[in-house]
Amino acid sequence: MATLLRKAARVSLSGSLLSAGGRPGRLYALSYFGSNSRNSSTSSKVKVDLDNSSGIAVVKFQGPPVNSMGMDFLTEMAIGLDKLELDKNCRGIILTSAVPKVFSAGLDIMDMYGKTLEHYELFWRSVQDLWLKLYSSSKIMIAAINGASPAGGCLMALSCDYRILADNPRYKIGLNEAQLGIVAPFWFKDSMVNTVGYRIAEESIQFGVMYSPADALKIGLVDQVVPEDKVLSTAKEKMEKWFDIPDHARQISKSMMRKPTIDRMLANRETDIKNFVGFISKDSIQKSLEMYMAMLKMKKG
Ligand SMILES: CCCCC/C=C\C/C=C\C=C\CC(=O)SCCNC(=O)CCNC(=O)[C@H](O)C(C)(C)COP(=O)(O)OP(=O)(O)OC[C@H]1O[C@@H](n2cnc3c(N)ncnc32)[C@H](O)[C@@H]1OP(=O)(O)O
Repeated sequence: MATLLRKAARVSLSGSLLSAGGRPGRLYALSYFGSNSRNSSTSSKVKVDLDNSSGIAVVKFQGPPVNSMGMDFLTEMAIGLDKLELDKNCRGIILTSAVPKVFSAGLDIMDMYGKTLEHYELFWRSVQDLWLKLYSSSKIMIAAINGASPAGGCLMALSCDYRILADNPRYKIGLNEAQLGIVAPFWFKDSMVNTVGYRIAEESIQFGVMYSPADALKIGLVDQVVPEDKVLSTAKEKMEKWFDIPDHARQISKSMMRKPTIDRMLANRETDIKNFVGFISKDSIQKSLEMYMAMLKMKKG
């Protein structure tokens, strides 16, 4: 019976939940995925390794020093996710980091500082695009969080179906935007509310709280805390459990849960870009970012 279910589960709905929702999908070349048992692709910031026999793809961030989400990272992630979304051999995706101690430092602050309005617009569209791909993926997404995960790093984890965090008190996670003098946009907030509930999100976002693994587990921001050397293996074990559920049933259930949040973002996408560009280009906000970057550098010296 289990084997039968697994076979049935292999018949997956094509495309992300976005295209399953009736929106036009986009087609991308599948150049690097052949019929070998393992397909790897490495670009400068992201490594994708799909094991065809298990159906698990590991997407590793490899942009030292802190895997910040700049234009290169956003573009490479978008291409990698599009390819995996279209690959029938892939049933689940694990996000993790190849950089010691950091999952992702979130959006690259240098992409939000001292740039043109056109740059801010393009950058924000790319950030939205990545979130849409992650949040609406038809695949099972597990975050194997093996380092610090502030702001955009936390958002990537929140977009997954399951979160495993390494048990190291230095690996804090949260939407800390308020601490930088910026504001978590509504879809960051929605992702947090959908995970931890309204009351906790309200406090968490206003204070920009960064949670220790123990506290993140307590509020449900992560689902499991495990020793650092077990993060990836636990993610793979967990994925096998998710694989027991037939894909079509899981995908439709996922879509049912996430569609209102995705639709809200799509309906407000252009306004959100306008708000971001207007907000980030203000002198006072630019000053806050400058001071924050200086503070990060001072902390080192
Ligand atoms: C009303 C309308 C509202 C509309 C919406 C408006 C606005 C929304 C706007 C934006 C939303 C943004 C979300 C984000 O993601 S903002 C990014 C937030 N990120 C952080 O705060 C993380 C900051 N970094 C850290 O805390 C630490 O670096 C970290 C714990 C990740 C790692 O610590 P470690 O000690 O290992 O490394 P460091 O020495 O601190 O850093 C090394 C190196 O990297 C630089 N750096 C760190 N983070 C970033 C970053 N996010 N972007 C760019 N660069 C970063 C750091 O300055 C060091 O550089 P250098 O000194 O070696 O040159």
